[in-house]
Amino acid sequence: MSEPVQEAVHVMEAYTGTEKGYRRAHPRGLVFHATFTPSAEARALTTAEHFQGGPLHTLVRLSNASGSPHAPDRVNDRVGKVLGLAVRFELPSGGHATWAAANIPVFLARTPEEFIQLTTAQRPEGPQRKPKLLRVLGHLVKHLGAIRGLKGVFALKPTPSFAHERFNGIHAYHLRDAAGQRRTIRYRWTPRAGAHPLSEAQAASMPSQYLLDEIHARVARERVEWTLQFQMAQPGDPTDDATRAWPEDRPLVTAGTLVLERPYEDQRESELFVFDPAGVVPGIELSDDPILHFRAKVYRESHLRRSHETKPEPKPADLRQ
Ligand code: HEM
Repeated sequence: MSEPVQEAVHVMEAYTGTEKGYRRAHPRGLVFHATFTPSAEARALTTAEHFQGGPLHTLVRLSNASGSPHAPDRVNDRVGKVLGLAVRFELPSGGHATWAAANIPVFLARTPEEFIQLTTAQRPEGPQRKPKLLRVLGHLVKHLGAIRGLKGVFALKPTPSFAHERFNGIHAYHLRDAAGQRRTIRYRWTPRAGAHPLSEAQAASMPSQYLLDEIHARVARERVEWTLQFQMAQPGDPTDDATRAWPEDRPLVTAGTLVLERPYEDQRESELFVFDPAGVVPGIELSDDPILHFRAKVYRESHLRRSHETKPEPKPADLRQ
């Protein structure tokens, strides 16, 4: 088998409809200037620079996870799409810290190998360009984590807006406080506007792609905000398995607020940013989750490839000021 990083990007390119010059996942998105304000509770838990002071300039990219930039914003009128919220905290000392979260509760593979196998099993075939059901089922019976992950994906409802979605970091991270004490968390961005899924009839009335236009218009008209919450682990909660949620009774600490301010001036330039989920700074440490470590390498490879390719001229919807 070739190096898993190359192989993962290869199967994504081959089977998920990716296009030259675009991200190999989450290709359609919009970047905003935003403000992150950490809470006092978060400052007590971590020495990380972006949790120490007042409001911090942050960049946020909202995206549709589908491999193709032309994919619709819902699977059908009853099922929504996997969406992403990625952040880049601009650190006062220079440089930045990055995270990337999605609106699914758990991931669908525990290891890089499982991800490659599942993506390969889902490859579209035949005149209808559909995956072979038996092949996917064959993978699922051997990988219960994939069943948990897919359940979360199919439970997604079409949404009227990114502003109504909760985005989960999914992986475990360790926070280090000033006394050197370590606590394990998972983070989530909870929408201030709450969840408001579209009814089937409402979804049917929406165009195929609408979410980027909607959030662009909403930010011009009202405050769009998420609360950052840390879910605190208890002994025994898995840190190396992104397919397993922690029990919902774990305490949630309010760690800050994120407010979208305005679209980034140059969306073409922002297309070159990488939002690495492992882009942490001292005060935050990576857990032993193999998918977290793998993502860092895959995102670099995707960036390397897309930044050396010519992207087709963007449509107006892809390139707003
Ligand atoms: C084996 C696991 C995974 C692989 C191979 C993978 C692969 C990728 C790739 C290739 C990109 C494009 C990177 C770029 O060109 O900059 C991407 C973007 C993204 N992924 Fe993943 N991903 C994985 C797991 C996850 C998980 C678990 C989450 C959610 C917690 C997630 C959320 C995102 C988001 C939000 C983006 C868009 C980042 C941006 O806006 O630039 N991914 N992923």
